[in-house]
Formats: sequence, C-alpha cells, structure tokens
Amino acid sequence: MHTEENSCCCSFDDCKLTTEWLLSRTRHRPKIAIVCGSGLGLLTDSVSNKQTFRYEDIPNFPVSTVPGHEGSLVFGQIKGKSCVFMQGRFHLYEGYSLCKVTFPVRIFKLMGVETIAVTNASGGLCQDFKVGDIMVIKDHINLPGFAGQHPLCGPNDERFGIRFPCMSDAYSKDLRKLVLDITAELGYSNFVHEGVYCMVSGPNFETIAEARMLHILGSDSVGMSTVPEVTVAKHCGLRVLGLSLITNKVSLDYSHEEKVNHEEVLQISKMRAEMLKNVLVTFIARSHQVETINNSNCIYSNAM
Ligand SMILES: O=P(O)(O)O[C@H]1O[C@H](CO)[C@@H](O)[C@H]1O
Ligand code: HPA
Repeated sequence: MHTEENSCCCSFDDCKLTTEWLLSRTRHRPKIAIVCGSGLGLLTDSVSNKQTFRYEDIPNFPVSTVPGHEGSLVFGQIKGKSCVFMQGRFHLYEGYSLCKVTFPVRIFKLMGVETIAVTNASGGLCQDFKVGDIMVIKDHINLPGFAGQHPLCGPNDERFGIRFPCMSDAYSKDLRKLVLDITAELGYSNFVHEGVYCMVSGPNFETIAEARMLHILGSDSVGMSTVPEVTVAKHCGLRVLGLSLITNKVSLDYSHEEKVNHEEVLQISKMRAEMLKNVLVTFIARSHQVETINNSNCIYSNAM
C-alpha cells in the first residue's frame, strides 16, 4: 500500500526538477561522477574549467553538516573528460533519510552520468592493512540494510530501476581491474588491496566486540557511508568503482590503547588525498576503455 509514511521523500519529479535546474546552469555534461569521502575534497584540485554550486543553493539538495565535507558540487574537466565531483557527501547519522543521502546519485543518472567513483575514509579491520593504504572495494555488507534502513525501501519507481536488483556484482569487475592496473603503473601496489567494506550507521566508532564481529563476518574495513550510494547507483544501472582510504586501524583487542577520532581520520585523508587523486585522474582519463555499462536494472535510460 502506498502511504505517506512509506513513500520516498524524493520523487521522480523532485529529481527531474533538480536535474533540469543544474542542466540549465552548466554547459558541462559529465559522464563520470566522483563522491569525495571525509577529508578528500582535495580530489577536485586537478579539475579545470571548474563550475561550483553550493549544496544549499541547489533545489532539493541536502546540506553537509560534517567537518571535512565542504558541501559543493563541482563540475569541470580532467584530461579533457567532463566530470562532476560531490565535494562532501551525506550520511544517515546526520539525520537524513537514505533517500536524501542518495538523492545526488539519481540526479547524476538523469544528467547522463554512466560511471560513479565513490571514495571514503574507513577503519581497517584486515590485519594486513596499514594506515594510509587504499582498498579497492570488491563487495560490501549493508548492515543497516539488514535492519530495514535501506535506500530502496518503499514504493519502487521503475523509471529508475527494478524492484529486486542484483547486488552480487555491484562493483564493476572491469573498473576494479583498470584501477589495479593503474595503481601498479603508479608504483602503488604495495599499499593497494581489494576488500570488503562494511557500513555501520555511526556516528559512534565501533566497540571492540562490534569490531570483532564485523571482522568475523568477513569485513576488511568499516565506515559509515558508501553502501547506500552504491546500492542506488547499481539500481539505476551506473557502473561503480569504490575506493576506501584506510585512515585508522580498528581495535580488535582490549589491550589496544589507541583511540580513534574524526580529526585523525581527516588528517590521514588529507595526507593521502594526493595519492588517491593521482589514481582517479588516470582512472578518469582511461575509464572509457571499459565500455560495458551494466544497464540491466534500469528501465529509464539517461538524460532527459
Ligand atoms: O565515509 P566518509 O564520508 O568518508 O566518512 C567516514 O569518516 C567519518 C568518521 O570519521 C564517517 O562519516 C565515516 O563514514
Ligand atoms: N569506523 C567507522 N567509520 C570510520 C572509521 C572507523 O574506524 N574510520 C573512518 N570512518
């Protein structure tokens, strides 16, 4: 039954209005979108012909409330490729519904974006990971989703995608291979791994018992974002790349004295942003080499 409570707070018409607002104000027609994680706003440094919109000026957009998330949508070009960056993302713990958290992803789809690269800062659970390593996300665990906090709950709008999307291949194998090739060419292989990202709602960092549980469940890193955006991106047929920067080691041991905090997360992100930027710049220049677009879930195709 369609009721006010279970209907999505961002309708297709809301998405269309925001898309048209942006398309009428920029000449950029990006094929790639990049979501910048905590402290990773510097990823936009290499963008030329920049055009920036503050989130608060864009109709229907949420605003950023977390330090390290600037709150701007940046259009421009990298190596001649048109792209759009979210300099700052939205999180469940900020009080936004997952529909609002993922709203920009659907705007990108309607604008004609085909590939989305989602970045984040996360805590390393895999004992082989070191602070500052990059994890290419191979798969995820949607822990809030198990409890019904899922961006696709509620009536399904078939114009975006099907009711029961497949998630076993959410992270494009071809894009993962491309990024692993790029990191090898850049000489980064020693600190790049593939792994499984687990989303928790936050805002607190994990207890030791929780961290142990996530590790046993098969998580290599843990964070408070990314999964809703990736789920909605896969639902509407975008190709997805996920890159996680390991900003801290998560304690699995009661004797561990170090205490994680957001300032440390931001500090490590800023220190390693340059490296992540080098990867993304080459990725953007070469992602067209990977032609296959998985559009199997999407009925509504591309720009209006
Ligand atoms: O996932 P991003 O947005 O990179 O941010 C990560 O960093 C914050 C905690 O320091 C949390 O928001 C966590 O999700
Ligand atoms: N846990 C959850 N989210 C995070 C962490 C962490 O250790 N580090 C950065 N984001």
